[in-house]
Amino acid sequence: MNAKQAAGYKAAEWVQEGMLVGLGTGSTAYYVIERIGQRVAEGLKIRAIATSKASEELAEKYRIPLIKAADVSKLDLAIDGADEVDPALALIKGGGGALLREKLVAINSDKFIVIADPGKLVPHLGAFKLPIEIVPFCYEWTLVQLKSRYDIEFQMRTLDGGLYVTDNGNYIVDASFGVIKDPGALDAELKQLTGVVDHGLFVNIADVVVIGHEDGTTETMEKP
Ligand SMILES: O=C[C@H](O)[C@H](O)[C@H](O)COP(=O)(O)O
Repeated sequence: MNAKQAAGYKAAEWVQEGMLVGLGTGSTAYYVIERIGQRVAEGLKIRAIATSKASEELAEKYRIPLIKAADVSKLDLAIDGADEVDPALALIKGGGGALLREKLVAINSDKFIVIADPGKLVPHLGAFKLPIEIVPFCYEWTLVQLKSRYDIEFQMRTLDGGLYVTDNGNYIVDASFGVIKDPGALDAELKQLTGVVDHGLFVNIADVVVIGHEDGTTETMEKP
């Protein structure tokens, strides 16, 4: 058992019979999907929405029944990883590019559980580059807008020699804020910029954080 698996397996215990569950994305969320899949194979009946094409494929592999948003009005529970977690349970997410679907699923769930290893815990968000999802149309102008507002480095995310494209057909700019003193204020500011679809700051969204350790133990942080 490694730390990510410990966190993922522990969080999977929150999943109860009949629940509608949001499945996160990434190397930690992998384990929660794996464990839920094992429980489904043992007879657990749930339905789920995945936050990325990769997680959808994984859920299908484990025969976890998937539904569309149109089928339900909200979810009971979403479980997902994070790139950084601060003491107030504000997060940076989107290292894997899935931030928009992840945020949509998290805010439409009664409970949002974050799973992480201890390396994700930080006193202040911002050492991890903040992913900002922007529309491809005139994205160069959006980049200029961002650069004119914040005197920091912005990097268009790339993949295989081209610009990285999200599951939603958008681009990602990674922003080197260093220390984000007021995540709530930055969250609101970025959302106001035309061209920005969303960003990886999750403020006041997480209810619980499950931290896994290499020895297989876990600890839980609740929203203060
Ligand atoms: O876009 C990706 C997600 O926000 C991930 O949950 C996040 O990057 C953490 O991924 P991992 O568990 O692989 O570190």
